[in-house]
Amino acid sequence: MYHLKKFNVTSGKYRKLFSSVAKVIDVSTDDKTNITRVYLQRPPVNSLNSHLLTEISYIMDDLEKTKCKGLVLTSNIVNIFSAGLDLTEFYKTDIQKLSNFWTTLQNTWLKLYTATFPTVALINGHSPAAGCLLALSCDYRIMLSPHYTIGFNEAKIGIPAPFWFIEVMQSIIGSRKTELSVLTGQMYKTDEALAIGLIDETAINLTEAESKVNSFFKNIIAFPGKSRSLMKKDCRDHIVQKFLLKKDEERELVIEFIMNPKTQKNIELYFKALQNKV
Ligand SMILES: CC/C=C\C/C=C\CCC/C=C/CC(=O)SCCNC(=O)CCNC(=O)[C@H](O)C(C)(C)COP(=O)(O)OP(=O)(O)OC[C@H]1O[C@@H](n2cnc3c(N)ncnc32)[C@H](O)[C@@H]1OP(=O)(O)O
Repeated sequence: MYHLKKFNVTSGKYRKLFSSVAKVIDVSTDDKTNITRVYLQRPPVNSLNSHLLTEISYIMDDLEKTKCKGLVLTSNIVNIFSAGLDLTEFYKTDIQKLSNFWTTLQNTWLKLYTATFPTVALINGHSPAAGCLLALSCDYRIMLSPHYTIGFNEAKIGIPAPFWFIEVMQSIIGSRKTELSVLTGQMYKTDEALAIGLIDETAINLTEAESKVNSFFKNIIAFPGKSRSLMKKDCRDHIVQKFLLKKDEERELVIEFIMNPKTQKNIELYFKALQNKV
């Protein structure tokens, strides 16, 4: 259950806006700029389960209502931005739970991708699969170097990345690079991600990253009217419209694929490999 609390618990730069019972997210807003920082903090690896996705979804609703001037999406978990979808949502589940989970993912993604305010991903850790999607769905990406990785690794698990994951990546790095990337399940180090355009800037530490985040907002914050958000809509609308058209059909395909015993076996093996890695 998510609660919106507008209280000034901090006397410093940021005021706390939101709190949630499980605290899988921390949110703070700069009083002067009305730019909000959203910190994912679901141990151990910020994997996206129904609860975390629902929290993100509520926050997106609230930020739209409160006329937010900008969102910085980042992580409070050391070395991890997000490990992508929580694979336990796929494993030994039932059709209704899976259907609810997928619908939550679809709706939450749509809110992030179509946010009317500017969004920046400050990628301060590994970002595979849906973690990468979260970052790609923001307007701008700044990633800490050199140790972290980002990309769509779904091929390695034996589950295809959905078409809208692929189309978002295509819109950023182009068709050929996307095809190479998803078919090989490639994870890119920070500098490689920069070289192919998957991210926009790198930073050697958090201080430099924050300074780059501030420069990004400084450049655009004074733009008059709604022209920026109208153009963002135009840039993304072809993906959004296709997504809306195929959303229900896709959910059924996902359920069929995930519930298949062969897929269940692949997920089980992948989990074991994760747990046994040296
Ligand atoms: C029409 C279409 C038809 C069909 C399509 C069907 C389905 C579509 C769905 C496809 C979309 C998928 C998107 C996804 O996001 S899938 C998830 C992919 N994510 C991963 O592969 C990440 C795997 N994790 C890692 O690589 C590492 O954990 C990571 C680099 C993030 C962190 O490494 P670190 O060494 O710091 O931690 P670990 O020891 O590996 O992990 C700690 C514990 O966390 C568990 N873990 C890790 N990732 C996940 C996860 N994604 N879900 C659940 N649990 C996860 C890991 O097992 C460890 O657990 P314990 O051993 O401590 O119990």
